[in-house]
Amino acid sequence: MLLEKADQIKSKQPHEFNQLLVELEQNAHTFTPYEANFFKLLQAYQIIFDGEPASAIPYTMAVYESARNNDLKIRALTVTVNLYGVMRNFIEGYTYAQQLIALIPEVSKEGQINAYAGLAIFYNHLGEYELGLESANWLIEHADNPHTVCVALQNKLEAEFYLNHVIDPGSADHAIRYCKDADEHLVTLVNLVIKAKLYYKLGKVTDAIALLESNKDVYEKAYYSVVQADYQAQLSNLYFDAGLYDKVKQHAEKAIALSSGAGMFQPRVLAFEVLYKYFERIDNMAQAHHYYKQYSETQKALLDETKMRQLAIQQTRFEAHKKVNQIALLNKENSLLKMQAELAQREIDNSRLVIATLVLLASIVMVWLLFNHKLQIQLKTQAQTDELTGIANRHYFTSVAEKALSYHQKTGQHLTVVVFDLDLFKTVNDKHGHVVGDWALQAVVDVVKRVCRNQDVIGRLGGEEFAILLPGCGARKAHLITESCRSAIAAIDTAETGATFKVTASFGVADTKLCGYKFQHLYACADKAMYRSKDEGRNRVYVYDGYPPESFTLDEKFS
Ligand SMILES: Nc1nc2c(ncn2[C@@H]2O[C@H](COP(=O)(O)OP(=O)(O)OP(=O)(O)O)[C@@H](O)[C@H]2O)c(=O)[nH]1
Repeated sequence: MLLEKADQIKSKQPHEFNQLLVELEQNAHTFTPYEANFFKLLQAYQIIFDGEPASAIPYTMAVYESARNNDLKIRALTVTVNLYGVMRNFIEGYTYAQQLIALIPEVSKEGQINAYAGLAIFYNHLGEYELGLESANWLIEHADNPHTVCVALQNKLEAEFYLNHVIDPGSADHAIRYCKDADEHLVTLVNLVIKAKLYYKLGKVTDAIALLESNKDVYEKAYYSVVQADYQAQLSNLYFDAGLYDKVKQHAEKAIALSSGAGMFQPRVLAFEVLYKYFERIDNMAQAHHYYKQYSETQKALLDETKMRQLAIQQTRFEAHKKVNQIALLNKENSLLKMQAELAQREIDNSRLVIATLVLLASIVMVWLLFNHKLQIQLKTQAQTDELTGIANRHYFTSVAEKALSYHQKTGQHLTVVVFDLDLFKTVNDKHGHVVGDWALQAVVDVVKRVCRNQDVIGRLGGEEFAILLPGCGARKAHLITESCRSAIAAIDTAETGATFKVTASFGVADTKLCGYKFQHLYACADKAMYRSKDEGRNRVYVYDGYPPESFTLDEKFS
């Protein structure tokens, strides 16, 4: 196929290549999209060989953007990167180099080899010789097609030359021979120029001149102005150093003519420098001044370009550094997130602990409150009840009685108070002891409780004296209840104490109808009636029936 053939011979047989392109152009209307892109890429090469790298870029970019075939795409991108390198537009070149690197995993081995060849060339143009050397070594290991191996060897030599890894001009021989054998004239010329520079470094100017002059055929076939300009500039400089001034001017002028394209400052600077020194030497000061001016302007442009290159290198390193930093930052963020998650978990744990503690505290408080409540009730009960018999003590009985009296007064109901006192109780104590006496007190309360109604309140007023509050109860009904109490007490069987004795009590009953709703008065009436019972022979009930109490002597007791 013509396209492939043109591709193969493009750098080795420039004339045939140009002819093939003319032929291809005539058939362009029959091309498939792939073939059209392939053809466009070959046109780009043709433009490059004509020394117009900038004009080739729209072609390579069009192929890169429209080609569906990744191998073709990466070739177009590789050429684009190298074009920017040649034009010293390193920042653009760097941007596309990144895209190129990203595309490498998606292309065939052939495509990868193309990409690494492009990168080796670009890195060397950029001045990143370590990276250039790395790419070249990768290529030497993986590539087997002579063109690529030749490119790899040349870039390895160039990188090593600028890295000062080689000083011996013989180091270039392998690359020169290999590329010559592969008919790669252009690349061979680059290697030859490097070898000449190595001779020059060693002061072997004659050897350098001999080398370049003896390879004029290679120069002629190279057909690439960038390299040819370098060849001519080197030669003019060598002739000047060798004192062969008649040769200087022609080579320098050739170099200047060949390096008129964008960005080819290096051979121009050298050529102008040689020319101004040459005219100075032959005392043509006007020409010397003219070329010195050119030299300094080109030198300044070269410096600017170097600055740009440095900037691109810095950017390259900065981007790489940024990536590393971004990864580090991500890692940091990750560990920060991890820490935050751990902290959040700890906070949850702490919250749980706090909640658990609070629940525990609340439980303790609840238990304490309950306990306290029970205690309060217990204390209250203790304060209200008589320890021996469990009934209301005098104080509590009085307060309950007062409240009941107030209520009954409001509702117009009657209420009766019964007071009773055990008869001759001292004798029981004296005869049977206090324990038996206590038993008797409890037994009395038990039987009275059994007789009384639920709503009645029994209280121990002190010693062996008791009282009963009978709400809603008039004197008559109260009398009946009291009588039942009396007979129940009198019926107490004391056998279980081991002693036999009689327990009786004397009762006094008084109701509100006759004595009013003031407790002191009511109590005094009942007390009078009780004393009457005592006076009349004990073990009996007297209802207060109107005899006025002489005095409420117990007032103070209940106030
Ligand atoms: N066992 C016992 N005896 C008590 C208690 N409180 C008072 N007494 C006794 O009750 C007795 C009351 O005696 P007195 O006031 O002389 O009256 P009495 O012997 O019952 O005679 P009259 O009231 O006149 O029938 C005293 O011996 C007190 O010690 C008590 O809680 N337990």
